[in-house]
Amino acid sequence: MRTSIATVSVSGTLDTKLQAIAAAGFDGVEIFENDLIGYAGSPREVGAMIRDHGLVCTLFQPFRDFEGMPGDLRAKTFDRAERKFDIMQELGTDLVLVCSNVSPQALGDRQRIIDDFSELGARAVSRGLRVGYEALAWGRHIFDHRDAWEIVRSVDHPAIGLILDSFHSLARRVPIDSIAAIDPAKLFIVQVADAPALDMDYLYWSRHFRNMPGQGDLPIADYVRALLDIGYDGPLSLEIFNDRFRAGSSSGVALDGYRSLRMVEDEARRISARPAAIAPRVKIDGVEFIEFAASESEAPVLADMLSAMGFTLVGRHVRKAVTRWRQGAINLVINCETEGFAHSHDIVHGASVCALGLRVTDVASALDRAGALRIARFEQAVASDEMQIPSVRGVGGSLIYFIETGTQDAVWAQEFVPVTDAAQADAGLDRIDHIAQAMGYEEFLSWLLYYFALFDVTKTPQLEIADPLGIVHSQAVESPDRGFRITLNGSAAAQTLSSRFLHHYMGAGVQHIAFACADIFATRDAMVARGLELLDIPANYYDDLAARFSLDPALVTRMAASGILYDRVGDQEYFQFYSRAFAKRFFFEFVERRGYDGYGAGNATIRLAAQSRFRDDMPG
Ligand SMILES: O=C(O)c1ccc(O)c(O)c1
Ligand SMILES: [Mg+2]
Repeated sequence: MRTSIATVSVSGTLDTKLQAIAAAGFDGVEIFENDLIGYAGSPREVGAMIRDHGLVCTLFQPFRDFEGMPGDLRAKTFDRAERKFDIMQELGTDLVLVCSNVSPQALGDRQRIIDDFSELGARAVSRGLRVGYEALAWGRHIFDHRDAWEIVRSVDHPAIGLILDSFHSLARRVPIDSIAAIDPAKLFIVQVADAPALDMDYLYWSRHFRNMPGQGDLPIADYVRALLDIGYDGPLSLEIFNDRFRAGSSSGVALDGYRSLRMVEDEARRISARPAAIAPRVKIDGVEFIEFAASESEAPVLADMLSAMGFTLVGRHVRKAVTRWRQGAINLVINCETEGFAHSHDIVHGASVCALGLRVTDVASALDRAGALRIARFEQAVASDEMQIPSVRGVGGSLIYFIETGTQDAVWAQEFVPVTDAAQADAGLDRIDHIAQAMGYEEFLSWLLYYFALFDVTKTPQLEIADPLGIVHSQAVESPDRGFRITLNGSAAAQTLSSRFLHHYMGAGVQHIAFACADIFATRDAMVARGLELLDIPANYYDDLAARFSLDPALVTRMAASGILYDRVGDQEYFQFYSRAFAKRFFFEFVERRGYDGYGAGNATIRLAAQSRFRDDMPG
């Protein structure tokens, strides 16, 4: 399907918007009237600029409060329409959007509305123009696309058609199957927008919280499926009003928009058993390794911390200053090279996670999908006998490596010389449970889309977690078997842990890694015995815990003595404890799941309060 986007969806002035939209790969652009009015160039110049960028102007919008105006307001409304038609001709577009009237003066009389559109159709056709009618969810009389379609059908004029907007339809829960009744020849354009499920006034919800398909909770793919089913072949045009996007990067938001359209069209084709548009979502079989970049001075400190956590040095890279640490099914890599990607990462951030290695079923297909979604590949020079493990860019410029499932042992064997001495007893860690990333509030939805569009994952609902100094938004993406779980964390408040991380770390990245074990008390004791420093949890927490869950007092006492946190849903239990942070940059979490599928969100507030004691400007 052809792609289009409304100028209101991205930040900047009209010229920078057009540039970002063209660079992202869109075929067309809707000119939002305010962007034109505020621009210091004539509509003719804007039209030329659009075409110079290789774009088509798909729509001029909106024309408000048109139909059903009483008395002499009616004549004025038609005069206004003629002025819009002048602008359209200068811009070089033949389509204008009339959104349903919200004026308290508007008459709801059907025949009047039909007559108004018949006259507008006659005026438009004489100038070679077309008019599309959109039902706003908060329209005074017309707020359901089925009613707008009935009016368009009754007007029965070649210059009068319908415009659908997924937000208005889906916010009001208008059944998607109602699209089947629409004649595709009279569906002039379709606008798409997703949104989080919020119980909110339609207008406020629409103007501030819309987001890209895949970032919200509306069934956009099924909506697009219904469009394919009626044979609609016009553009899919994003129209996103979102406070964060207005504050974000125009090129980043435009690229996300393009990505979201590619993803949603593909998904719609799959659910309707049509040939796929792009390679399928990447199935993740697990996290094969996590790689840390570290300088020569920080690497031994990190190695000591891993040792205290029960990891053993099991391999050294055949020629590089890279070591492999192992425990259970977990592989950690410390990269101390003094050139190349990891080194650059270390220079910017200090010792921290620079890459994730994921086992996937089909690497070629994964790279195809990443390419179709315009996710950047990464390659660096390797020696002639060294493997080039394919990778793409991820959060904060980090990398995601793809390793074909089944080849991982061969990769380790080829790249690493085993270290066999000095194996210590482990601390009972089995596997990576989840990886938490911190990111700017404005980029949160971008990374959510990145994971959701590229991988076979589902999203959990977004949570708001109270840090002592502000709210942190948190949401997880999870593979079906939970072998891959990432939590995304972003905060608009400057002093939350999440925001301090960004500032201190110079960008987005891995803030903590959680490892799973089968006996949390044994694991905790083993780590403490080896000198791992843990985060202290206040006694008040345990008093409250005992009251909330009516737990065995002996268990509560034991948890309190160990700094272990607890959560329960039904009879599913979760135990967790935390390390102190490494160089205030990242920390580790250790969890035992007894059937529990969440992240102990209620405990995050306690953890953030405990960690805030170690803020730079706080004593201790
Ligand atoms: O919020 C609005 O007014 C508005 C205007 C034009 C549209 O296409 C729309 O969906 C909403
Ligand atoms: Mg709209």
